[in-house]
Amino acid sequence: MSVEPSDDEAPALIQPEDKAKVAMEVSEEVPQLQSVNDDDAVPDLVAAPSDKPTSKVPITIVTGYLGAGKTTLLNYILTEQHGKKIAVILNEFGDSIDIEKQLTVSDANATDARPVDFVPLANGCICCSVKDVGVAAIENLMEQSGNFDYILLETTGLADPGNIAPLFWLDDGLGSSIFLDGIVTLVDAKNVLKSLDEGFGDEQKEDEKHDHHGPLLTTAHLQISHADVILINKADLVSAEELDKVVNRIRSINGLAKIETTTRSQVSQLEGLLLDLHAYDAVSDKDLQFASKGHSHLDPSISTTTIHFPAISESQVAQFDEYLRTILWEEQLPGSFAYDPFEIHRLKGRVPVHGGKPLLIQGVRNMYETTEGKQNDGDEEEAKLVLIGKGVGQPAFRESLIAILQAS
Ligand SMILES: Nc1nc2c(ncn2[C@@H]2O[C@H](COP(=O)(O)OP(=O)(O)OP(=O)(O)O)[C@@H](O)[C@H]2O)c(=O)[nH]1
Repeated sequence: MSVEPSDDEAPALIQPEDKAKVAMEVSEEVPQLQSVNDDDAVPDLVAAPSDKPTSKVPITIVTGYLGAGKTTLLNYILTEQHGKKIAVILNEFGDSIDIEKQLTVSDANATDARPVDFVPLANGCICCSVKDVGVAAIENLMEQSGNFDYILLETTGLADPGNIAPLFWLDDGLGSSIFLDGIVTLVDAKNVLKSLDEGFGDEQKEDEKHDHHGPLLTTAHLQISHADVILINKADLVSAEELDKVVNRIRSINGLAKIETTTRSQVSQLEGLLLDLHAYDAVSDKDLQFASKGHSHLDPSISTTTIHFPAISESQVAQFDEYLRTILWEEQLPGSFAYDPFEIHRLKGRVPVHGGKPLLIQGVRNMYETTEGKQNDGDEEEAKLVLIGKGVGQPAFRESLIAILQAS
């Protein structure tokens, strides 16, 4: 959606009607995070589940390139009867309110009548527009408007979700009442391949197609690589073969995300696909299985790779954590291995520890968190670390990991 943001005026979005009064206690566990900024102290290696705060409101970030169908999706969610009281926050810029008029329940008179930030919607949801996407700004708005079960944040078409996600993920330490539930990216089936190829199109000069880190990343790459769910929308505008090609290319970039093809953003389900994804909760083996199946060579700049290695011992946990810190915080591989520069956007892992509980790892850019999973009955033998990013397919990633583990 595009609307000129205004400090004292609500966007003319939607006709307020009878508000449903739905209250749902959200009880969620958000683990302690480790950040590159915490240089003073090396944080605890593993967050104890019992330390986790509860009663936080989940936030789903909805992203997608210009015209991919974000407004259409939000419109769909807001008019469905899902029994949740959702606050929709538009992080907008731009000079056109035209797109807002596409909202099926819009009311052109609402702006004049109500100089407030939020516009109440028919099914108990509210809508507002903010320039500042910071956690404080959102919490402030939430305080003004009462309690909500859920927040949907629609970013601008040009946003890099990798910059926004850590605001909500890292915010645990700031006493936030919000937690990141997932990132949903919409892509336009008709145009996405062109968007992905913009960084290295035929019309560009050779030196414009690369920086010193290799092929350029486009906004489309960033939005796909950070996604937990990818909706390939406008399926009606392409043939079955074209759609297959799009799915394969996207799967090769992000082997972890759930992918669904849609027309007019009509998703098969809201729960588990858009709402209550729990994408930053515990990592299950099933979550990682997908990643091993992609054709990771299809995109020249970003890929998903899975490092398989043997379960570790208790005494190797510290080395494993050092490996994570080195690749994520220093953007280097430990040891003396030859490799090209790399950039990690997303990381998930499950590492069984002999005689202990498996380590579950989640990472976004240079932030990561490690929690303990439930101990399996048998002794699990294989560990998996899935990386999404630029240059992550280099064999040195595994070699370096094995070397650091063996040194302990
Ligand atoms: N043919 C077709 N058109 C669609 C589909 N989904 C959305 N549209 C149309 O595509 C246009 C853009 O959709 P929006 O939902 O406004 O896209 P957006 O991502 O919010 O756009 P921005 O706010 O500009 O970034 C609108 O005219 C929609 O009606 C679809 O599945 N098929």
